[in-house]
Amino acid sequence: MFINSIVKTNAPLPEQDAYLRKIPAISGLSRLDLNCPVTFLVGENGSGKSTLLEAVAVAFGFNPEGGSRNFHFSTEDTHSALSQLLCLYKGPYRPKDGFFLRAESFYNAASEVDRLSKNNLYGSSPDKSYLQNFGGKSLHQQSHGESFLALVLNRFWGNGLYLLDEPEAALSPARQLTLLSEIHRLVKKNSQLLIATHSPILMAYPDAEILLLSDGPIRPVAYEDTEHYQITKSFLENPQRMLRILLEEEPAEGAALSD
Ligand SMILES: Nc1ncnc2c1ncn2[C@@H]1O[C@H](COP(=O)(O)OP(=O)(O)OP(=O)(O)O)[C@@H](O)[C@H]1O
Repeated sequence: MFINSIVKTNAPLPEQDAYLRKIPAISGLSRLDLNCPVTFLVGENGSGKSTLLEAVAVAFGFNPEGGSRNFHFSTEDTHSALSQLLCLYKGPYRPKDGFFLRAESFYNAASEVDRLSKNNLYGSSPDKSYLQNFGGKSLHQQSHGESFLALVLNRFWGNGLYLLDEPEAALSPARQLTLLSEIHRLVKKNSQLLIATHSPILMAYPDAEILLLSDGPIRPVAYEDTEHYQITKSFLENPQRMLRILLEEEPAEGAALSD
């Protein structure tokens, strides 16, 4: 484990970040222990998952817009000052690899990959160029999902710390299953992953703790108790019933909602 605990100090927030006080999971945060190789951050839209993940990433030395720790590009300075309030309790070993992957600024990270490959900053041998780490072609020349997966398959080497913000965003259900096995590959190679997700497929990974951000302090939750699992399950078990309720149609005469 590269990060064992996340501790928030009581230092005041700058005025432009006053909104953080209104996010219960952030304002109620004092200490969060990471107990498993994989930790999922789950919760409703706006519950603070990205805010927390970004702050952990910045506190660990990643670029706020994503990338490895060698990425230093900046298109817009929008990250909060929460990272300055966080103290990360680290394990005895430093990661040999790492990546902060965020769906919302993936385009900019892909541009940075192009720039670095053209500048050849890391040197290249005749048979393995920098772009080879990303599937051999520009991430901009691949679809959103293809480029996401190319990154994970080719660039995530293991022994690393991987912070992923909604990695499922571009992935089909089949590719989410591929990502699940990639998560397992990385865990077997002594990696730690912190993943903000809405995917009931990803959060089923067994060697994981699911942390729920809701209206109080962040707390662990069982997989089957997540809304993601329950809503998806009840929808797929009987889509017609859910659709009748949602679309407010009168049930057909004689048909009970429970059928
Ligand atoms: N710069 C900002 N100024 C004001 N409010 C902000 C700012 N950035 C984020 N917020 C608010 O902070 C809250 C948490 O946002 P965050 O992106 O962390 O949520 P999230 O849990 O990742 O949501 P989602 O699941 O939709 O990605 C939201 O209500 C959002 O509107």
